Amino acid sequence: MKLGRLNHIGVATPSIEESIAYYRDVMGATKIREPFDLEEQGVKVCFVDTPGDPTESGPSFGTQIELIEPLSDASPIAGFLAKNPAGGQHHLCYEVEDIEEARSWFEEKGKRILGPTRIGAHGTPIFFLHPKDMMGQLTEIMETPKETTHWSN
Ligand SMILES: CC[C@@H](C(=O)O)C(=O)SCCNC(=O)CCNC(=O)[C@H](O)C(C)(C)COP(=O)(O)OP(=O)(O)OC[C@H]1O[C@@H](n2cnc3c(N)ncnc32)[C@H](O)[C@@H]1OP(=O)(O)O
Ligand SMILES: [Co+2]
Repeated sequence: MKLGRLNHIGVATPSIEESIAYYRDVMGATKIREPFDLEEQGVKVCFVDTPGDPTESGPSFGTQIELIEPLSDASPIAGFLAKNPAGGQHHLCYEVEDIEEARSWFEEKGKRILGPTRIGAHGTPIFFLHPKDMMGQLTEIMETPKETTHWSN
């Protein structure tokens, strides 16, 4: 397996509205996408874009900040926010070319995969790896979107 681009950094927040104000007014973010609910993953999501590849050979946006707010107490991020009520960095997401190849790669290395491969916020397959097996970082692996430059939400 070959490591791909750092697609996004997941940031858990008790309030997407307040986080949007922070990225816009404090961090100077100029491209903040519309928030949406992802019921299957138990979270409300909002992407903040950082600038993209100036050569245009890559996607039109760079690594994103993925703001995630729990939709209910059953959300997979509810426990994290109970321990970190102000929110904070939650996971790192890397792209790979082939999700099944990546799954086998990590399985062979004895890494714990958290649940089945499912469709993530970018519409491509994702899975998660346990933070205790990944140097303390909850790690999301996602298949590279086929037409990244046209992705929008
Ligand atoms: C928006 C959709 C999608 C996308 O397309 O991008 C997403 O990103 S969805 C993001 C939310 N979904 C998930 O996180 C799914 C995978 N997560 C899980 O299965 C669980 O959250 C978890 C990682 C297994 C944690 O479970 P939980 O019950 O909340 O906590 P535990 O107390 O059992 O944790 C065990 C251990 O791990 C430490 N921990 C927990 N979360 C993290 C984290 N985000 N980063 C680093 N370490 C973490 C926790 O502190 C415990 O350690 P000890 O206290 O030392 O035991
Ligand atoms: Co994510």
